[in-house]
Amino acid sequence: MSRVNLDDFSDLIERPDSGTRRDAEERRERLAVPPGALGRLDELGEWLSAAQGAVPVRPVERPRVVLFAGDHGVAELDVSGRPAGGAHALVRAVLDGSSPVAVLARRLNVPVRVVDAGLDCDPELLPEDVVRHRVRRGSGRIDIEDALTPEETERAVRLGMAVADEEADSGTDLVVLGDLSVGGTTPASTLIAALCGTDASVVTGRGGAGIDDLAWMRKCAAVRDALRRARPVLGDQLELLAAVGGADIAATTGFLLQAAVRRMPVILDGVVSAACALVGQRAAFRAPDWWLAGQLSGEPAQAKALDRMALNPLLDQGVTVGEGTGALLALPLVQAAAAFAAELPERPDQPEPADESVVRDDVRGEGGGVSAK
Ligand SMILES: O=C(O)c1ccc[n+]([C@@H]2O[C@H](COP(=O)([O-])O)[C@@H](O)[C@H]2O)c1
Ligand SMILES: Cc1cc2nc[nH]c2cc1C
Repeated sequence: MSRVNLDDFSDLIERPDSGTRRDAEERRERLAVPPGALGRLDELGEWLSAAQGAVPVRPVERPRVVLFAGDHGVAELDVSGRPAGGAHALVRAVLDGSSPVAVLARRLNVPVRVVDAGLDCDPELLPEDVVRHRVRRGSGRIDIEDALTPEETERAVRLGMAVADEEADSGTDLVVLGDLSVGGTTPASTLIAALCGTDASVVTGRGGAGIDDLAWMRKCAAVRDALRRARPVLGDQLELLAAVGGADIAATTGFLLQAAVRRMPVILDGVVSAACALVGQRAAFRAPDWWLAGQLSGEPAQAKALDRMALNPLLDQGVTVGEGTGALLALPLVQAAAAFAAELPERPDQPEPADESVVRDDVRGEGGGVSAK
């Protein structure tokens, strides 16, 4: 099997179709609803149109939540607020329908797929179709060691690519992307700080379970130490993912890049998907054109990464629970934008057709309709 080189994605990823985008804009200009009256939903509909290469835009009918799951060795440092190695419990709650994303997905009638990239639990605890892709049991403690070996990194990226291909092949028309982990915000913050050239204290947030000040300081120190390990490999995205990423993070990055190759639009969730997207942008600068930022979560690193990619989040709800929840909250907006763009009627032609009897009836108020008698 040939080696994965993330830089190859640069040639494989095209921009969404600019001609289609112009056609969509022209169609919008012909609608009876005045320009600007639909706010940002106009550009959202036009973006989707360009991604689909279709005017009028097609409804989003087969969306799917895709979640990559993993445990992170840094959680041993007590930087998470959740027990190290405990991400399988989060996965269980998604599968049994009791987690936030599961509740919302049920309401919106969107299927959820969970892929174990690197959980640290006995595989027997979870269904075979979830665990069968696992690359390794937990990722390394990035403050002192690599998260993954080069081979594991490549396997994880390929796993993500394969999942993107499966989704595209099975007709998924939009992916709501998320992650499930314990400790994942530490490598995500490290990747973002490394790629944006900032300090640990600038990117480090309170994570998923809301850590106290002492835990925040431990997390800052872990990001600082991991950043030292990241800097020498900044020029090579695979080495960077191996040094300070993780199995779920490498898989998510592979997924995002291959989704862009397959022209499948993706809504990003919080800081972890933003970090993977930023790595993806380094490999292929056009890739972010295929992504939407669902929600501003409040993690400082996420805001920084989205800014770098010029992605403007649709919502600002401060949801930090992860697991794709913030992205899924934004799906109805995307669906609304698509419905407006496709279903609102065009203005009647201006000027009025030269049917003088109709005009005169209207003037006399005898043409039916609503004119005053
Ligand atoms: O959406 C976010 O920005 C976000 C912020 C903090 C935490 N999370 C979620 O919380 C989990 C990891 O948090 P932590 O504190 O263990 O690193 C993982 O499942 C993330 O998706 C998500
Ligand atoms: C307008 C717009 C531009 C984008 N660029 C990348 N993702 C995007 C999403 C939207 C909605």
